[in-house]
Amino acid sequence: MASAAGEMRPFSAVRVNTPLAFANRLMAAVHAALAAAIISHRVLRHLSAASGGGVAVAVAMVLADLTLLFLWALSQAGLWRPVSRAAFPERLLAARRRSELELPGLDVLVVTADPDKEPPLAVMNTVVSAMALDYPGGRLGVYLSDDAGSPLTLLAARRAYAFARAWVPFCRKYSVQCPWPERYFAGDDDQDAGGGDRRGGDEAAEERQRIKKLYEKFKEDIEEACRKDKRGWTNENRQDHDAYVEIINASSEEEEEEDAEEETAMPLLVYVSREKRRASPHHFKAGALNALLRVSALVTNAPYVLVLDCDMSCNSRGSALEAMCFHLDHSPPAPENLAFVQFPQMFHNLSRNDIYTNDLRYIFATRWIGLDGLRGPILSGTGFCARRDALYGATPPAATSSPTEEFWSMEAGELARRFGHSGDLVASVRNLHRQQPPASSETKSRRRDAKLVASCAYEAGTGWGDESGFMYQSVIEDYFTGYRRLFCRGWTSAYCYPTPPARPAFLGSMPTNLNDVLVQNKRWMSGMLAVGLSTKYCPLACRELLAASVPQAMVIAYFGFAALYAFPALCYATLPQLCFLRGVPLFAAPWLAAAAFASSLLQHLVEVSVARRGLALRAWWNEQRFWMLNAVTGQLFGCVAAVQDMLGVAALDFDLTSKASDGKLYQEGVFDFTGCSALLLPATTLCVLNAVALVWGTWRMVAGGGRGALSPGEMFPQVFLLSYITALSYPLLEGMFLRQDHARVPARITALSVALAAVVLALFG
Ligand SMILES: O=c1ccn([C@@H]2O[C@H](COP(=O)(O)OP(=O)(O)O[C@H]3O[C@H](CO)[C@@H](O)[C@H](O)[C@H]3O)[C@@H](O)[C@H]2O)c(=O)[nH]1
Ligand SMILES: [Mn+2]
Repeated sequence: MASAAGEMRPFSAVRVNTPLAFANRLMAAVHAALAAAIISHRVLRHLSAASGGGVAVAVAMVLADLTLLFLWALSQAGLWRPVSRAAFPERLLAARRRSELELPGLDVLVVTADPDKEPPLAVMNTVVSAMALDYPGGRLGVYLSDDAGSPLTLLAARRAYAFARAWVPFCRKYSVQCPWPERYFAGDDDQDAGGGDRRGGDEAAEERQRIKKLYEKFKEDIEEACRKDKRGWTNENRQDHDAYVEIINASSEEEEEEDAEEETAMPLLVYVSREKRRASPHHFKAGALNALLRVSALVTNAPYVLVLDCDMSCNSRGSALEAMCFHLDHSPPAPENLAFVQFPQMFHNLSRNDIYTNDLRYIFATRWIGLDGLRGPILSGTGFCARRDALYGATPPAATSSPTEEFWSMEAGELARRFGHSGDLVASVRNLHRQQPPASSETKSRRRDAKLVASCAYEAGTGWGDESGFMYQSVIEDYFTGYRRLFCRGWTSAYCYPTPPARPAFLGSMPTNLNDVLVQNKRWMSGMLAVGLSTKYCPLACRELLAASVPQAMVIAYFGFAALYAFPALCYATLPQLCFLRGVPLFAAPWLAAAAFASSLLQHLVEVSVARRGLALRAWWNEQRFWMLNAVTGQLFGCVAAVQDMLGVAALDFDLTSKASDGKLYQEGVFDFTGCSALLLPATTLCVLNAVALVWGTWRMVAGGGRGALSPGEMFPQVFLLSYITALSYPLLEGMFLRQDHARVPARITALSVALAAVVLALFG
């Protein structure tokens, strides 16, 4: 193959976006100069002139500005070298037809944890969509981990397999583009019908009708089972149950298709529910994925795995082949030491006016593109296709002769220590890169070990979660595993970002009420801050990472510290307000402050507009607003949780997001405060404080009743800042005082906020 590789046309291409890189660097230089001027001005003038309480305020403001500057500087590295990539699956397939290469096996790992929050029908849509990927069926295995161990999910998985027996051949025969049945039948097949892709005319239409009926039956069955299941499987059961593994294809009545053609065979579907005991830590999603890695190693042992959250369905059948274009490309400019191909997280339930900035533009449409020009985007939990050996903890082939060698030549004792005492599992690790699938007799014996490797006790004393597999030290297993396991060891990644009108490869769902969004952010922020602040894992102190790429280390560190925005946000939400009430100016160089503010707004507007391919004022405003809100809620509580975790007071938890709400208000662009808890309290309190300070302080200033006899000119920056914050926080004010509907801010939160703001005003105002 090595000799053939030279003649093959590359399967992928990469292009640096030079004009954008130039513009980004220019804006960064301007902003850095302004920020430096403003901070030095504050230090020289303000700090030296202040006395008493003024010193504390000035010091706090300087620290706030320094924190902002620090985070901003880290984040700039992710704009340094934006690139775009393209994959050419037709070239890959042509090379395969010429027998120049073989497609490696691919195991799709899907995780679900709770049939109430993650409706089984949606989970099964994900499973079925993965089975329908455009990939030789004999080389594709789909593994579903059910952390609830729910009989309902198992039943649904069996039904899903039965439906897939019709759906998969249909997709193959008519080259359907959307492998996700619910979406296909909801009208996303228009492209197929209109684009001439659909062959066979009437026959196709008839076939489609037939499959649609099957789908409706499947859907009804599952919905019916869900209704019946209410209270059947208790929370107790979910947290305490045996391991169970079922290879769904083999258990069905019909004969096993061992001899079917590799191309046309049905992909394997395996249901795995790892053992759960109250006393054993289960390590959330990372634990589930590691169990799937082990079970799949025993059954198909594909050298590549595609990881999907249960709510992230395949939206394009082409993605598996696209990922392989990068993995199998050995001619430049293919990335070297590639551990995984990351697809962006995109979502099917976004509203046009995305008030919670659920599109995650900052990450997937901006920073990942920039990181791709360095050493690749950070592992993002779902929608990535990774080398199994890299996840197992191998070093890239550049360092050893080849990853296969590394495990091949490892002593049996060492392998057992790392991977546990299943002899079959150890053998599977050794044989990872021997392309031949195991003999069927061998496979049968291996399957027997499946329950063993899915048990609680299996990992005890092994390297799982530390030296091998997804890492356990952080609840944000994706970020941490990508950084420690892969980038630190010299692996890289590539970003497969579709440029419209290409179909998004995967589409997930985002929470649609404010509380869920904030809880999710709190989890991300606390998990990443715990990594940032840890003495052992801080990305800025990781020598291997710094040696490989300082800018990459900066972006990884940015996410590790992003929760710290809470501190400057708290300063800016209290000090200018209280000082304004007292008639104390905080921005002694108004023009400088205005210029720095304008430059930061402009930089943000450019980022959003580049990502959206056009002036995007509304998205910009939504991001400004949500950023401010999140800083004093998700990020603030993220800091608190991370500190509690560090002190050992309370361990970080993985609060599952609910995928079951309809999100009607979110779709209408109205804030949904239902279920908002104390998490929202700092935001509502600060917003009351700010509004009161603005009104009262202005009145004092205009009426001349202020204690400081200052000109409005000196106070102008503060008046502007307070007005800007009031405008941004309008939905909160409205939710507290103007709205009457059931989704307004809960009355007790409003009352508490007013009381707290009054106390602060009484003490310091
Ligand atoms: O104990 C657990 C907890 C979660 N999950 C699964 O993990 C996935 C992600 O959970 P979700 O509640 O949807 O979290 P999100 O915040 O939407 O997930 C984002 O953030 C996670 C890290 O916090 C990443 O792992 C995800 O890939 C990323 O999409 C879901 O499929 C869950 O079923 C488990 O299997 N077991
Ligand atoms: Mn999710």
